[in-house]
Amino acid sequence: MAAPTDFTLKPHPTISKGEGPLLVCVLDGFGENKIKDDYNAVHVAETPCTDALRAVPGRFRTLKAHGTAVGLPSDDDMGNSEVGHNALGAGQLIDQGAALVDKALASGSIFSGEGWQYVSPAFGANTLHFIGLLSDGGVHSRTDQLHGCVRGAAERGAKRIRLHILTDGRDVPDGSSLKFVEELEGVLAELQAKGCDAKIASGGGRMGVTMDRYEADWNIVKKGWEAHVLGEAPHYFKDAHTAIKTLRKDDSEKPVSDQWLDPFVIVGEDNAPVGTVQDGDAVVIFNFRADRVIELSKALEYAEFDKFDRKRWPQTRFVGMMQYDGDLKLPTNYLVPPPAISGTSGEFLAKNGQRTFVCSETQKFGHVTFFWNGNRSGYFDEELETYVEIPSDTVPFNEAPDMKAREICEAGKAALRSGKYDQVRINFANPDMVGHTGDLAATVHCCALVDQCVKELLEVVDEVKGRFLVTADHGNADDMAQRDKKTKAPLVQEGKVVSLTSHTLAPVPLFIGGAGLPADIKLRDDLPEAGLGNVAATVFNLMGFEAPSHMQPTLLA
Ligand SMILES: O=C(O)[C@H](O)COP(=O)(O)O
Ligand SMILES: [Mn+2]
Ligand SMILES: [Mn+2]
Repeated sequence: MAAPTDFTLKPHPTISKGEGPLLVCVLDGFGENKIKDDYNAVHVAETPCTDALRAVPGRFRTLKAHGTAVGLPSDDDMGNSEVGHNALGAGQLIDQGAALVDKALASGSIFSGEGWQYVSPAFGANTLHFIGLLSDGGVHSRTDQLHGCVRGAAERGAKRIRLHILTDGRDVPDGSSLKFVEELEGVLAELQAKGCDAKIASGGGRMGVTMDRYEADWNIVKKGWEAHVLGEAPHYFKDAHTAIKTLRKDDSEKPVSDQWLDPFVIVGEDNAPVGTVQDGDAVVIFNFRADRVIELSKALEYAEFDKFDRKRWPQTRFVGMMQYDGDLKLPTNYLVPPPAISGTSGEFLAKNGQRTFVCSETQKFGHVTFFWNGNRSGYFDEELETYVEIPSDTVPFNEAPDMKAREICEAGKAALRSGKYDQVRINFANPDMVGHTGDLAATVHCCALVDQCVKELLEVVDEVKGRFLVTADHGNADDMAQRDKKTKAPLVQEGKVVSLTSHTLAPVPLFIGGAGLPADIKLRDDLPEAGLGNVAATVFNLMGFEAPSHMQPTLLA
């Protein structure tokens, strides 16, 4: 889409601006799943508030939040926070990172672009490193894309390739990391047979190694740096298969999840690391999604860097699969140009003098700011926007499933009452972050808490004669069990239901209302296929404006 040039918002012909503000509330990972059994934590939890909202005629519906409806390559792709918040904030269908990389690989353009030209001088005498999440989850990366890049590099003259792999178990079933390692080893064997020296060099579980986000804990990145770049880790193995088998402790009482494997380094017969990063090497981060690789990108690229002691900062030819931050222009070099997202709702609001309050905790802070604003960091207009980040805990979230929901709720209530804002936008992280742990009881607990927080917020919305729009970005807590593909019955192994840690394909709820919303305003019933991209136009209408014409249609009748 061409960037809009006219940012003037027209008043809506029939819906006037309310007396109070509009609350926009995202319940992260709170899907509306058809399967309503004991493993649907949203269903099991005591949720009197959202239950009551579901029963209001004309003010509840579901929205598509996965697959092509949110710009992902296929309808088998579950939604995720990045694409969800992009769509919610931009009101447009955006071809997302995964789809862009697929296209660049299919056409071969990835191998002729500037990013590739930047890394290829290292192919002859130096090493080409790939660092990223090894799974087919399709949220941050995909193994087929990695295989395509590795094969493409070998065909184009890379003599020595090293892989630094983060194990998943979060966007894919726990325990699947071994399968992805085996597949990768297969590809590497193929290359070795053709004379390319290709090996796995280091790794670790994504939640403790390398893939921190929003600067929640730089120590995670430090551990990754030490393993991938310096070749230092608490564990050394001769091969990745043994590393994962050993670190998972599958036979023990409490096996370790793929998400939390310790960092490890692969060593050769001489016990020296097989693939530290050296001056002159090329480094490719193969994740297409930004949030969890921005910190590593800074460590690789920035001369001035004080987040941890790098000990050694090799001068590399470093590229990202994408440019992860368009404002920071980070990294400078990348393989696939990112989606162009302009004319987002945040920009329109700021350019029309609307005051916004945005709040979440660290784990989702960038979701309601950076992703919401079309992968743009910072403010559109600092005078008009207030962004509040509440620091997240750094423990596994099932151990403290309340997370910062209470604090976010209080901040939201205060902002609604303050009279200082036209839109109050918040995100509750719990159903998603606790859902990813696979801990059913903790997830049920936090769904009830979030429902209670929504109840309190809506009471304040009524008190200030405001309006609300409550929705979610994708499913997660709504299914905590892996299931038989045909019967949908939970899978049982060794007498226990196998937990599901990933997002789901479920649609999400959309609730509107508030004492300030005229009784005749209802949701339309002629857009059964509507998705997250339809929310922004709805938000403009609820704030008394006509939606910009480049946005997906409003959901109001
Ligand atoms: O990064 C993560 O935590 C998961 O891969 C995806 O979760 P999110 O899309 O909800 O952030
Ligand atoms: Mn999310
Ligand atoms: Mn998630």
